[in-house]
Amino acid sequence: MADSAQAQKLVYLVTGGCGFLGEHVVRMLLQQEPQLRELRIFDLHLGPWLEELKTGPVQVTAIQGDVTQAHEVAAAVAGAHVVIHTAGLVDVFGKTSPETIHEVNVQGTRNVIEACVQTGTRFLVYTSSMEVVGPNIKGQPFYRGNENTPYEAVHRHPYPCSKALAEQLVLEANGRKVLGGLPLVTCALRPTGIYGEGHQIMRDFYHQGLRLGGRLFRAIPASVEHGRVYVGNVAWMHVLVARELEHRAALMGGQVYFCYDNSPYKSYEDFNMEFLGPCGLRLVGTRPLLPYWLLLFLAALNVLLQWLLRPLLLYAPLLNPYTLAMANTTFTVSTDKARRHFGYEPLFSWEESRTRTIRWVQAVEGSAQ
Ligand SMILES: NC(=O)C1=CN([C@@H]2O[C@H](COP(=O)(O)OP(=O)(O)OC[C@H]3O[C@@H](n4cnc5c(N)ncnc54)[C@H](O)[C@@H]3O)[C@@H](O)[C@H]2O)C=CC1
Ligand SMILES: C[C@H](CCCC(C)(C)O)[C@H]1CC[C@H]2[C@@H]3[C@H](O)CC4=CC(=O)CC[C@]4(C)[C@H]3CC[C@]12C
Repeated sequence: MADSAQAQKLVYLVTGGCGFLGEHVVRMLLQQEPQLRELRIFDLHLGPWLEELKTGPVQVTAIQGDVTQAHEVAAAVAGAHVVIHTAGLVDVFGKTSPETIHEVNVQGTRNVIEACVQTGTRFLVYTSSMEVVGPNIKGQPFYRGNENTPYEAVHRHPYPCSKALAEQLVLEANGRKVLGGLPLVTCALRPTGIYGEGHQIMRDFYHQGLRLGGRLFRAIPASVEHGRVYVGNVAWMHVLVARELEHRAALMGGQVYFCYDNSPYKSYEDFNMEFLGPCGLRLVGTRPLLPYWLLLFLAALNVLLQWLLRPLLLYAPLLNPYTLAMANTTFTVSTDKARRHFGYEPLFSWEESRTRTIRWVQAVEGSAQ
């Protein structure tokens, strides 16, 4: 008893802890981090599920706050040993303005870094994205690449631009002296497209399929591979990095790691069918039903409609030139850097990740009826 009380000494802060990934990180920390004494969850919108966590042995502190407000961030960071910064605006559909995306993703990250420096927190884990690398605006393939694969990372869309700037800030902050004189140790994790329980876009595709009589229509050639990773494994990587940063600061500080697991390489649509198929949906066509030029035209039309309708309503369909380019460009990673640097092995096999995700989609189906 005394031993476990002594071992429980660490205070962690998870920003964006009520988001899709953030919730998995929070639950994973509570299950897998025996040294945890207090877990602070900082988010603009706090979820009701947090209540159930408050009865466990770890003190769970829910903080409703905004990363763009430096004083709120500093108050939440003060006294934390580790910050896992997952909060961000994930918008590739034009729902929010580029300025707001920049403010949350870049200024928010700057506030987190400054809060660490001012309050003496030494370890910062940042959730970056594969989008920091690509696909680029030229649509060049990145085929089974790793952290050192040369690639022309050129972006125009506000989301990848903001993630790239924020990642750069985090990596440059590695080694800065924090209050007390010790160096800040930072690193960035770059998930590919995350899937799993709570994935909003998967839910959207499922509902779209139901509306279309149980069918989805192939839009992207099956040969275009899109990297995907299970949310539980992404969360597990965050937990491991947070734990190991202190012991392997020289090796891990200032590094980037792709998040990967054993999920198969497939096209975006074929991959989704691994879950939606067992839930009764069918992907129609072995080839795209519409020619690419027509899809591009429809995507451009959606942009125009979004602009025209803006004064009346928010029109933000899944198809736009950016999402089309994303889905239509091969981008897959093959790396073992996380294993070499901090002993990462996926916690969930592909079969388990698939089963869990299917069960979740089925539960979504149940709750929709
Ligand atoms: N979903 C994906 O496929 C991928 C996501 N990522 C990154 O992972 C992180 C988490 O993404 P998701 O969980 O998918 O998104 P999400 O939208 O589900 O979660 C983001 C969380 O951040 C919170 N948040 C947003 N603005 C905030 C603000 N101003 N102050 C405080 N909290 C704020 C939201 O309330 C939400 O709970 C993001 O940084 C994203 O860029 C990276 C690669 C892939
Ligand atoms: C919504 C896209 C698929 C629509 C294709 C259509 C309209 C032809 O049916 C998604 C295709 C690729 C996705 C993105 C990708 O997985 C990488 C991402 C990383 C992030 O950091 C955030 C999410 C996302 C941008 C993800 C968003 C949805 C897609 C564009």
